[in-house]
Amino acid sequence: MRTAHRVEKVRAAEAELMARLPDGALMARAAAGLAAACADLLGRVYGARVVLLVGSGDNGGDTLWAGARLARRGAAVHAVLLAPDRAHAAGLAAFQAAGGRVADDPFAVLSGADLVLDGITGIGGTGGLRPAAVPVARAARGSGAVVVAVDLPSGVEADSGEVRGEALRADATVTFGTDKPGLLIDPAREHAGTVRLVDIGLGPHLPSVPDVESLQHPDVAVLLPEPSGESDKYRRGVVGVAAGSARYPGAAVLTVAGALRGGAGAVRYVGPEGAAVVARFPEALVHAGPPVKAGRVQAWVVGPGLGDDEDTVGQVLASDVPVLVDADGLRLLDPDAVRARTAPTLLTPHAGEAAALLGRDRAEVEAGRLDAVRELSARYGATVLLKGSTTLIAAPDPRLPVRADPMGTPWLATAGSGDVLSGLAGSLLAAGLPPLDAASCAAYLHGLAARRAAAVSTPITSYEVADALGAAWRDIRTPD
Ligand SMILES: NC(=O)C1=CN([C@@H]2O[C@H](COP(=O)(O)OP(=O)(O)OC[C@H]3O[C@@H](n4cnc5c(N)ncnc54)[C@H](OP(=O)(O)O)[C@@H]3O)[C@@H](O)[C@H]2O)[C@@H](O)CC1
Ligand SMILES: [K+]
Repeated sequence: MRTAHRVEKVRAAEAELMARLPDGALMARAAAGLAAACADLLGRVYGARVVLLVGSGDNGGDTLWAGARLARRGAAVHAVLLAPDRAHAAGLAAFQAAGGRVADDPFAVLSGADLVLDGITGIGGTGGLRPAAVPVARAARGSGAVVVAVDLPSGVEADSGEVRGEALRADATVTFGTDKPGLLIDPAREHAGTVRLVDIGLGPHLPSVPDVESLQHPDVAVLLPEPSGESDKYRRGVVGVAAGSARYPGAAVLTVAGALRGGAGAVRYVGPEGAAVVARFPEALVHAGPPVKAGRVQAWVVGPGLGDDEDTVGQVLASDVPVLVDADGLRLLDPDAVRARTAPTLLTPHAGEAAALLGRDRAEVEAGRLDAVRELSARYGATVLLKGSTTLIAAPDPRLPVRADPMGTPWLATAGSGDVLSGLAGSLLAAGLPPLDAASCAAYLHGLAARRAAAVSTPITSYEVADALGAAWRDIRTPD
């Protein structure tokens, strides 16, 4: 599990820890970890050309101390001081004493660099890069050097992952003590490259429940349901799928395709497209009547391609089993009926649907996705999976961390991919997973399946994603 804490919590933990340590000890730990990571990336430190971009705060301090270590190991290190009068004094003195030099012309040193360290801003920065830093950050990117962000790529918002102006793009980020939410959430995540965490002893002083977390393979492996010797199809759960219409028959097929690969023992399709479903999936149970007459299920998926069938949404929401609402279902749902439910509800909007549910602009939701997913889940008393370049999942209990899915790929932006995800997540609900786990495991498997499909051929279709789900399960169960 990767876990991330907001800046205020990092600062509180830092203050507690600093009170027990000699002055400068924490920065020394950070700089040592940073220099070691740089040495790894360089392979050979002696003779390497390293450029430090140094801002006015402690982020610049870490960078200067790490630069001093690299200079002592024989690297030629130049520092570009973006605020020369305010550069970290002790760090600058140590850097110069180790043989590091302050650059007169940033562009000249950058053009020959092997490695650039971005220490312009860390957790104290806000509002994108300031104008003086923009051409320097661009030159670093264009230099061909490996660019390493110190703690965070400068210019991104640590707490939300927003990028409000220009931000530096790094190949790797070396972060201290804990991940920051922005390192797990796009667009900031994309600027960070590969993230390496340096332990500086902050762990025991941080709250045990993080603000944001990301599942990794072993976490998903533990959560996924495993059939046992005593399982039969009913014990493994039956998922009901109320999806598709004469206008959108494919949505019925794709939702069932996802549901069949989600761990439930059986899939019961309810709606007008039973013939199309059985033609593709003879193993599906089908029922042409309304959901209330369909027989017992352990969870429902309602909405993909449903058209204007409000009645079906109302019947499903009135049931006493977990319900996933997607697509047209989100447009047709009665908010009071969702809030009145006693069994869990999982809503799976994209940004446009989330905006409609919140009564906000789509752009507003896209700019502040972490806020939007929390707000939606609180307002509806439901677990919410907000789809996007980083899919976010929030439970209605605000004490639980928001999960950021690490597996998404741009190839998933294709018609019908949401239908497959809904079926998959609904099936995991029917198999007994709590909604937060069902949603985050589904997003993870869906992303992994898309990556597998894309490794065979691109562009990928939603049907291919559904087909690759079995292999994705196997990857998770048998790590190499
Ligand atoms: N906390 C910890 O546990 C540990 C923290 N450590 C390290 O300290 C870092 C935090 O240091 P920090 O607090 O000094 O802030 P930091 O990020 O260097 O920058 C703030 C300065 O930048 C300025 N500024 C603001 N926005 C800007 C912008 N857009 N573009 C340009 N400038 C901008 C603003 O100055 P202003 O000009 O607004 O007066 C402000 O003074 C942290 O990320 C980590 O690296 C480690 O050493 C060990 C443990
Ligand atoms: K930085």
